[in-house]
Amino acid sequence: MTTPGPSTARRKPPHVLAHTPFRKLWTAMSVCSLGDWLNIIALTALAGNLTAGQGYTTQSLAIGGVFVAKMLPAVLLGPVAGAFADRFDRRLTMFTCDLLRFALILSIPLVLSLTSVGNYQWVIIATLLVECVNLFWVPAKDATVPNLVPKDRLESANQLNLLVTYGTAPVAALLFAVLSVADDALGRFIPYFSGRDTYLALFINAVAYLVSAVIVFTLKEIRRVPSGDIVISTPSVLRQIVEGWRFVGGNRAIRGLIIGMLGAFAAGGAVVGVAKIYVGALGGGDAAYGVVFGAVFLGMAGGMFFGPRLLRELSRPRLFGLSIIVAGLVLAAVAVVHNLVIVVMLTVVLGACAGTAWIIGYTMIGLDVEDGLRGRTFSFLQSLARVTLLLVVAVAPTLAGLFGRHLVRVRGETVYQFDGSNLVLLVGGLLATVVGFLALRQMDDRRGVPILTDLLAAVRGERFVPEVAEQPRGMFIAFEGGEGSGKTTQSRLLAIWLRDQGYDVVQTREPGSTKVGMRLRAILLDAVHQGLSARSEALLYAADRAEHVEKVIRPALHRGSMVVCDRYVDSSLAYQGAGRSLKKEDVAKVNEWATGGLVPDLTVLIDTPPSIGLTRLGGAADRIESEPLEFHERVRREFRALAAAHPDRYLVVDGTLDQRVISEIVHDRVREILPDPVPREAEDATSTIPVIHD
Ligand SMILES: Nc1ncnc2c1ncn2[C@@H]1O[C@H](COP(=O)(O)OP(=O)(O)OP(=O)(O)O)[C@@H](O)[C@H]1O
Ligand SMILES: Cc1cn([C@H]2C[C@H](O)[C@@H](COP(=O)(O)O)O2)c(=O)[nH]c1=O
Repeated sequence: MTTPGPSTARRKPPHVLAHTPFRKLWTAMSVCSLGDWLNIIALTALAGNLTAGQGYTTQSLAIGGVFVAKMLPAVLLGPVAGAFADRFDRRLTMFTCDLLRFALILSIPLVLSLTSVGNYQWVIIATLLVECVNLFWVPAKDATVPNLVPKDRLESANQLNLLVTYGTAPVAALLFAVLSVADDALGRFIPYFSGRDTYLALFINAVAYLVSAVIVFTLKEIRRVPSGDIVISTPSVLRQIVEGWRFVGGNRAIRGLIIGMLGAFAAGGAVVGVAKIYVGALGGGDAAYGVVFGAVFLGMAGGMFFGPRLLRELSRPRLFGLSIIVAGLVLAAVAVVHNLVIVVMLTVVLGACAGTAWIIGYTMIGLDVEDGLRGRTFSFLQSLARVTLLLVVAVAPTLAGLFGRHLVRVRGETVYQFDGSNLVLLVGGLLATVVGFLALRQMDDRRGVPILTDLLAAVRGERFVPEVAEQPRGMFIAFEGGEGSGKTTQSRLLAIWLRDQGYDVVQTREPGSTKVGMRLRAILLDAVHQGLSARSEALLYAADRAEHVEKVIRPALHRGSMVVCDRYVDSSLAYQGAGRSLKKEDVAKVNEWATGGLVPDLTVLIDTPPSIGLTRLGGAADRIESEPLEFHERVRREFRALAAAHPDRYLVVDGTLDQRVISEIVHDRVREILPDPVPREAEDATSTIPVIHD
């Protein structure tokens, strides 16, 4: 039989930015986003400058006021604006909003230079109005994106949107720092700018909105919502939180994730909230404020990108918890160090830890939470994050202001200064550390393995596996998944492919691949044994596995063979742990003992919804197949959670795809870990050689 070679003529779809209307909208979004960040930094700096002579407390409260004005409209009016975006002409909405934002921002420096009283009040009023306008612009833009890109490019479009939403923050911070210096220089030539720090930044902020207005005006492709569309009202932020907690709160692992992510978010928020007064106390001006602000976001971007790539061998929940703990400790260090350069460096580290925790948490939720609940979990998280941020940025400077400034004197000489911003950062740091420990305790998937041993092994690029007697030479690949997911089909196809490539392959399965195992399989799966206790069931599967590892798998690995196994330890964790509700740690311990700690080099999870997998099976249902759907749903969730915890050792494939597509995805991943793989191109050329497949 001949293996038809994989199609080499697969065309890559064009990049999402190749779609002109989307590229235009994305440019408008980038400019606006830059303007938004510039706006936050400039207005908080301006509030601080306007109240500079009125004491530490007043200055802190004034900065807190700007943050509150920026956050409050979103919390109170968000859902109303969302509904508006679905009813009205989106292009007109965005265009009008851009013009209004331009006029409002421009009004701030103009009003300030024309009048001398009520300046701060106008800053707050204009900020509130700009934020109200933003509430209409953002949903109109979000609703427009899916109309401008093909469906299969929507994910890339959303990633690009996310990139400019947060990626422009460090750019804006840097720009602000440069503009603050330019403002001073400009003042020497144009008297208007003299002593008017931050005005230049506000003018540029206003122009950014004007540029966006022009781009949006030319974007004729932005559609109105079709008149027959049903408008679904968005629930309020508080309602989303209350409802979200109902299903998220019951899941220990997700609870740990959410607590940790909010801790990381709050740590970053605390720095942003008090940065202006903190930097001021260290003798820094507006430029230094911009640098500290940018350092948080630069670190975050770095953490999101590099964090998950570092310490690849460390379990994801452990890396998540540790990142938050380190973020907390660094924040506490920022609180007590009085050196601007060191503070900036520590702030980058802080941002990196927060970014790492955030991206790992987000990925784990994406993989852990089942499809039907994922949207609600994300919106719950975002709502809670927004409220947390509002509270932190508003409360942090307020608390700092109330605590005031304290000097430690020895014999009349000031030796240390500890003021409100130091206190807030210290408390925030210690709280984040505690939150990190709590998250780690809730989520730890390697109980019993000392965290330091694990960490040191990961630093060396190894994975710490307890009780391994000798190092096997072959390669061990396990297939996991629910009933009818397609594991047997795929493990068979992989074994054939590996043999084609010249490897010695042992294809095996659990339970029932040894003499004793065959008897155990009969006991375990025969529907007659209905009353079997959950613990006996777990022990019988473990017994089958102990026999299998000792008699089949280890000897094959020592011969240098490729072992392809249909089900392994994860099946016990999912079926007996989650399905039968036994303690996962107990099932893990028994199996670690049974296998001597043998872990597959790669586990391929064929992820198929039970509602589909169960209908694929023919013949009478065995003892486990005949469990109710809810049992199989729990099993699926656990498989996905296990994979999410170690993305480097797992490949998760959608089991509803075509068999051939799945096997190509599996081949691509296996090729990465093979000691001496045949390159894909060479394989395409040789695949016409007749080979025997069974
Ligand atoms: N990707 C797929 N799409 C549609 N049908 C599939 C796919 N993969 C396998 N099947 C079919 O589904 C049935 C079950 O497949 P398979 O035996 O490989 O699943 P399994 O996960 O090993 O099931 P179980 O472990 O419950 O025995 C078979 O008839 C197979 O041909
Ligand atoms: C290894 C293992 C298996 N099971 C269950 C899962 C299935 O229902 C059967 C195995 O049969 P199949 O041919 O793979 O469908 O046993 C389990 O509950 N625990 C385990 O450890």
